[in-house]
Amino acid sequence: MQFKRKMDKPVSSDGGLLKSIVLSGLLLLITVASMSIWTLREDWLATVRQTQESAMNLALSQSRQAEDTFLQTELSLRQVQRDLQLQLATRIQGADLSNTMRELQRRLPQLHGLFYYDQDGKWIATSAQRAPNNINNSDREYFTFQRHNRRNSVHIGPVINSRSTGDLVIPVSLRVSDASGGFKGVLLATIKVDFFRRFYSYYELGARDVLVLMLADSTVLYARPMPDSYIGKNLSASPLFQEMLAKMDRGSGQWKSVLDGQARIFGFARSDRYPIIVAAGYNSDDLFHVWVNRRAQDILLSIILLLTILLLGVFQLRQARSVLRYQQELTQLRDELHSANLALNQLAHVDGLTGLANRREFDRFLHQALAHAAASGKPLTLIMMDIDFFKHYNDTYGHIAGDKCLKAIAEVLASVVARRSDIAARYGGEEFALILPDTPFDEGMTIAHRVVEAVRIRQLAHISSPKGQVTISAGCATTATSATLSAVKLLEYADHALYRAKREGRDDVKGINIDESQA
Ligand SMILES: Nc1nc2c(ncn2[C@@H]2O[C@H](COP(=O)(O)OP(=O)(O)OP(=O)(O)O)[C@@H](O)[C@H]2O)c(=O)[nH]1
Repeated sequence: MQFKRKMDKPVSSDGGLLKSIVLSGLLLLITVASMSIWTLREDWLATVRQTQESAMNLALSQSRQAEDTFLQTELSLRQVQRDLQLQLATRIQGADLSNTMRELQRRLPQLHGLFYYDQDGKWIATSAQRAPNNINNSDREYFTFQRHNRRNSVHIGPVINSRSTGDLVIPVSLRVSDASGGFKGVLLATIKVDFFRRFYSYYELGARDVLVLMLADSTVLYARPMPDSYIGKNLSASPLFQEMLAKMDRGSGQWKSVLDGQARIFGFARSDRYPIIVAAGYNSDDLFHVWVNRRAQDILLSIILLLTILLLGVFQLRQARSVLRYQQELTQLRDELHSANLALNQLAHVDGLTGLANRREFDRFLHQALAHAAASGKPLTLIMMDIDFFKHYNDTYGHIAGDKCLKAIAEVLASVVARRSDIAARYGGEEFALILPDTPFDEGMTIAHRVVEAVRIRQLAHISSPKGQVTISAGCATTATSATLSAVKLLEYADHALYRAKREGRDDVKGINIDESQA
């Protein structure tokens, strides 16, 4: 039985293969995860950009709306101012002025009232049905402002409580001067804060989104959806006033609102005409939650994709592990079979006790050597050897000692065989043989004598032998070059010579040169 090795080395790259599977799996995971994160991040940034744009547009439109509201109010004041300045030259007609004021108030829904206070703060005319008695408005901020403001410009003041109705109102005032520029009182229009409250409520903003109308000095006029306690707050610490408005009149950005500390995406716009600013802010957390809900499907798909890759990777790793284990088992099995094959081969050709060629190998080799000798015409010598009185040896020393003796003789034989073409074999029992191809008779005889002598020199004790030590006898036969000879015939010749050596005293060599004997 002969097994062929397909691979000489066992698989050594198991670790490398597993490592490369793990590495490529990790690489794939990282790539897919990075792409998903990058896509989501880009989407979020685009959402933030869009929100900033919406916030800015909302702030801009609200600043325009506020501008229109104040412009309409200013025009009303200017009309009354014109009438008043005509009357200053003659006599002020309070009742007429009040009628004009009522007419103007009727036309403008934002107006809470129109008033004229003389240089001492006394009520002279009003759009209200009745002027309250004993109220003086010279202590108001707008009054003081206009008293000292020689310019004919509209002044928008911080929110105040109306003394006539108790409403929250935004005062818009204009100075009244006589021909020489002397102070002749203040014209006042009050705008209802409720007007902005109602107007801002039309917009569908989130509960935490804000829309703030402010004076340029950062005082809050109205903040949706904050309670009224926020009106009048100073927001100068806000990044809007600290950084943004210093650089531009309109824009957007993200910061924490000074109003309530919430992070928002803001848009803002400053009016070109009036000292007012509008800021619209979308709550960052709310926006993020809305965005996450909208992107939930994409996020879920990305997670599923990552998990699938992970599972496939683990599955592939396990598959590779079991294939490698199977391959290792096969390699091990192959090696075991190879060893068994070698052992069987050994058993088939080698004698188990002495390690010399066995009888089967002897027969095969002898036939081969004879065929070679016949083909080449070169001589072939066969030496048959037998241990003398070996039965007695066994009887004296036992079979185990007998085996040891056989091994010792085999060693002697092996040491004598010098050429690779020669073979030493155990023919059977205590009989040995040497087959010496291309060896003429004389040379064969010399070798036979050398073997007999070598055994003698070993001086293996044998008290049952006449010589007191182990000796062997040998019979040497050399083929005839003139004719082909069978193995049996050659064996007979060698056996016969051995028999003669035994008969004539043992511890000796007898031989026959078949060429000569046939001549
Ligand atoms: N220990 C041992 N003895 C063996 C083995 N093979 C054969 N023998 C013994 O070798 C002995 C051969 O004896 P015989 O053929 O009578 O020859 P002999 O005693 O050597 O006498 P001569 O050959 O005439 O010198 C027998 O007693 C066998 O049992 C073996 O493998 N081991």
